[in-house]
Amino acid sequence: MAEDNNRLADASGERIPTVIADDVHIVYTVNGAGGGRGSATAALSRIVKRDKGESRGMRKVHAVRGVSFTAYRGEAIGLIGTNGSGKSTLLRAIAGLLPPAKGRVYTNGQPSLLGVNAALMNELTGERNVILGGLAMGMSREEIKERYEEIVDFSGINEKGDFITLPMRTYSSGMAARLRFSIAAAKDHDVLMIDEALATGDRKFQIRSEERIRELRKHAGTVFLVSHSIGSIRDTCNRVLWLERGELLMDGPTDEVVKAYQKETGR
Ligand SMILES: Nc1ncnc2c1ncn2[C@@H]1O[C@H](COP(=O)(O)OP(=O)(O)OP(=O)(O)O)[C@@H](O)[C@H]1O
Repeated sequence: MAEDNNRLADASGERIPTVIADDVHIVYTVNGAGGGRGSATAALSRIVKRDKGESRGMRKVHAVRGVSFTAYRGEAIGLIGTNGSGKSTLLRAIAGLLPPAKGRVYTNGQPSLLGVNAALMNELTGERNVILGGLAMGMSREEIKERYEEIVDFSGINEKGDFITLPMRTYSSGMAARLRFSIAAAKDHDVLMIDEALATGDRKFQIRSEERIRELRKHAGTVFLVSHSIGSIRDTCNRVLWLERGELLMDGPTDEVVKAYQKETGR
């Protein structure tokens, strides 16, 4: 199925890989997890474990299990799956934020992760954040100056008044998410990863964002989108990876995978 799908990747016919995931496993180590019961045997076994170098209450969560795929330039890839299936974890691994316990992630170009929690400075105004965000993405001051109006217009922050000159902490969560998306979308990315960002804006903003994702694809980047909104996935992605319990259940053209997912989950 992956082979069929790869044909869709690039209109020019040249398929350039941007991300290769090779048998990726991600394991979280959770400190302070509840141990066993309070019986003497459980306590003894905990002491024995500690002697082996494992501390009390430490547990491992195997969040991504042996995921392999190759992403190409010009693709927009949706990640779907039920809650806790490993979508955000996989995205963070592609971004290089989580080291695989086993396997490798190879990326061609700089991956940028745009999550609803992407860091902007709450005490600073929206205006300052546009500048700092642009600089953090490697844009020059000139480029930022040129794109400034466009970023603010895209975000729609100023539609109801002069909010861009107020501190970010005064924004609603939807407004803040829109500004984050607008800043990130101002640059053409090699690999752009979006985690649920579209779900926070209103419908009008979602449509604008989806349009921008299609444009980013045209500029030869690869976009990954994690979303529970099948509508957004359908409108933006040409390929979908379906994860369940950390495993890649299906990888293929959007229609095919979404159909199977809906059949399975009844959504
Ligand atoms: N920081 C963390 N520490 C420990 N376990 C974690 C951590 N983050 C996620 N997990 C676990 O990893 C598994 C996958 O979580 P992940 O957030 O990747 O799923 P998801 O598919 O993005 O879920 P959702 O759709 O609910 O956002 C879950 O079992 C979760 O409990």
